[in-house]
Amino acid sequence: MHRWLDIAWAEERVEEVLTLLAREAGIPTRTSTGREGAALTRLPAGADRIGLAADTLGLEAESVSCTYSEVLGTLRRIGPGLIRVSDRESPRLLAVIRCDADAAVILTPAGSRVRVPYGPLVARLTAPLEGGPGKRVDQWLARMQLSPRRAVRARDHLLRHVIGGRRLEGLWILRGHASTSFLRELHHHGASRRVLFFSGAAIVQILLSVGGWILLGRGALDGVVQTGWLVAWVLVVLSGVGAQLVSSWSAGQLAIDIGVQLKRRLLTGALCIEADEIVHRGSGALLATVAESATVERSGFSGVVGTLTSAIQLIAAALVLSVGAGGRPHALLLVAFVAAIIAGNLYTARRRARWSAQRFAMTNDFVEKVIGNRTRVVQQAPEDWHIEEDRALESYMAASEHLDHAQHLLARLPSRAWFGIGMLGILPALLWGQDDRAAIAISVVGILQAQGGLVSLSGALSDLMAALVAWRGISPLFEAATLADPAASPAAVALTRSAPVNAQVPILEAQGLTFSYPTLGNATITECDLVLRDGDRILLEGASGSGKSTLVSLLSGLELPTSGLLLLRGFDRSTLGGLGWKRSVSSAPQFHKNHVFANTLAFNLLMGRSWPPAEGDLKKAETICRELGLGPLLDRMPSRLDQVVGETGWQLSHGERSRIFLARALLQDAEVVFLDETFGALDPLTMQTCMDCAKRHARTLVIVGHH
Ligand SMILES: Nc1ncnc2c1ncn2[C@@H]1O[C@H](COP(=O)(O)OP(=O)(O)OP(=O)(O)O)[C@@H](O)[C@H]1O
Repeated sequence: MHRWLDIAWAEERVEEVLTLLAREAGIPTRTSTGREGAALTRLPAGADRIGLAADTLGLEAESVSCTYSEVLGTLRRIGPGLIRVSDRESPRLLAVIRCDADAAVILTPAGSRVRVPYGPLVARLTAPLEGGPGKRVDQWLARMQLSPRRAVRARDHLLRHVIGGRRLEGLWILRGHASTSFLRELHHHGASRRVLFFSGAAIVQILLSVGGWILLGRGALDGVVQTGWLVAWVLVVLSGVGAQLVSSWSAGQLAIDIGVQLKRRLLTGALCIEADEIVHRGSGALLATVAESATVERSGFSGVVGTLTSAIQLIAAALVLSVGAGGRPHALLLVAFVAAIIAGNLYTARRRARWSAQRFAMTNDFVEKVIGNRTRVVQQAPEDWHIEEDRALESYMAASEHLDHAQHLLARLPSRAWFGIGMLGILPALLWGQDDRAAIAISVVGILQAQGGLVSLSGALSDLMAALVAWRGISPLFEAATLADPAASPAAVALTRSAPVNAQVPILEAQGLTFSYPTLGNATITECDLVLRDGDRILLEGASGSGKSTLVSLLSGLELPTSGLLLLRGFDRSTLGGLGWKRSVSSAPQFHKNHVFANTLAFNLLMGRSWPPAEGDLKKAETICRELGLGPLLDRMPSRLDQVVGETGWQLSHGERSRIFLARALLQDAEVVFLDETFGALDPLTMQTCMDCAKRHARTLVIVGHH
């Protein structure tokens, strides 16, 4: 048995471990500067050292947690990744290269690889969770005098029952950053291997199918059916079934891999879209985009796989035809049919694009109307509610019918026409040619193969075109992922997070800050100079529309200044990275720009912190809620912090919502907190309570109010 301390890495060496693991897994990294590396060793306790080290290297270390019952399943999907094995005093990390069926392969600090079976690894990780119940179960089992095997099973079952819900933290899955090349990421996940596997199996399947037809055809044309030939034919057909199973299985695996990577990329892209752009495009259009992503995933994959398979099938058929009775002209005829099918699909793709655009517009319109339904009910006569919708629907139905008709023709006509015309191609050989039955048999096999190929090509191309049209809709989301900002400098983040409280040192400093909205002619903020120091309590007042919220957006890192200098503890935004900046500055945007998500109250309060939440975070959330006067609300909610709130959940009043927004901002543990007209909906007494709470919990506080 290995000694854990010998095979685990000191946490200070996290950057080295991540680099080696990434190299083992073939994930590209960027080189960090010496300053960044040194800063990682100086991070304050509690800092997300692993996340920051991963950021530095351009990697993503996803922190995962699981319940006691899920430990084994979670471990199996860690590789490459990290597991924290020691207690908090001397944290150590196991560097997992990969997880095999029975053991995890670990990279040791000595550079060797060792296999650690899951049994001891799970026992080591779950030991801190077992505590008292674990000891009691052990004592009870000792009295039962069971055989060792049964005792292990009984222990496992009992503990799952008693402490199955306790959570284990300290596991990380390592992967390339979402902004890295999509194809490279797919290759890293073994997609190229699966493509080769799938294509190989498809080729074997087609060869076996051609072989089977030739065996059968020869026998039939010779008029002699020998048992040997029949047995050979049965064997060939059975092998073909095997090859088809292998090719379908690898295609299925490939579909899962691509789907996972695509969703991950789109999700990253969705989170990278600027808030203003979402407003500009409309939430309905974004909803339509999300719906369109399902078409890309479903049709894109079947389209590519189908096109590949039918291409292989058609090439094989063309080769067979060229050696058959019709010769090369017969093969050329097939090429002409393929060209006609491609042209037909390109033509329908244009119709599909128009049809798709109509659906996008309708979804956008529909969502806007759902959002504004209350206004419509009050302001519009009932008979006018659906006039425009009916018109749009009628036009959409007409476009759908045209598209369906074109697709139906494309799917049926070419393959049927091919069969007729293809058979005519061997007519001369049958009527006047030499009596070469084998050549005729080969041609018949080729015609049947080609017909199958043309049917699947029509279907596959139709899927492919559907996916391409849908792709045009979702590509902005896909591309937005490249804007993900992995480059927070840990040196800077470490310094901003660990700086001692010093009223002389500016936290935020702006010089000549200027900002213009692209849609407005004049600058909203012009040549603004500002210094915020530790412990400042500032009230920012101004007339409506004077630019207070815009200034807060700039200072809290939501907008980038058009010109001027903005520093957080001496670092600019590009050094700290967007995430690094937001770790230090939190804000509660104005009520109409803030949101209660349809999720639990805990989720709404602890957004921006690690999730699922740690026990301490939940306690702090409850304390702040009670300090803000939300205690009675919490007590009324049957599930307390786990109560689902939002549009479809527990309904909150205006004042309760604004206090949740305030609690959310205070719970970010940021150095500076901006509150933008947060107290507007509160009565004077509650407002005083909330103000006192904000002053207690925010190191530096800026409150925006009206004159
Ligand atoms: N996303 C945006 N795109 C374009 N213009 C904007 C945007 N947000 C605000 N503006 C414009 O910028 C100006 C300043 O707006 P801002 O919301 O910063 O003012 P404010 O002082 O916070 O106003 P109020 O006190 O009424 O909330 C306004 O004229 C507004 O129309």
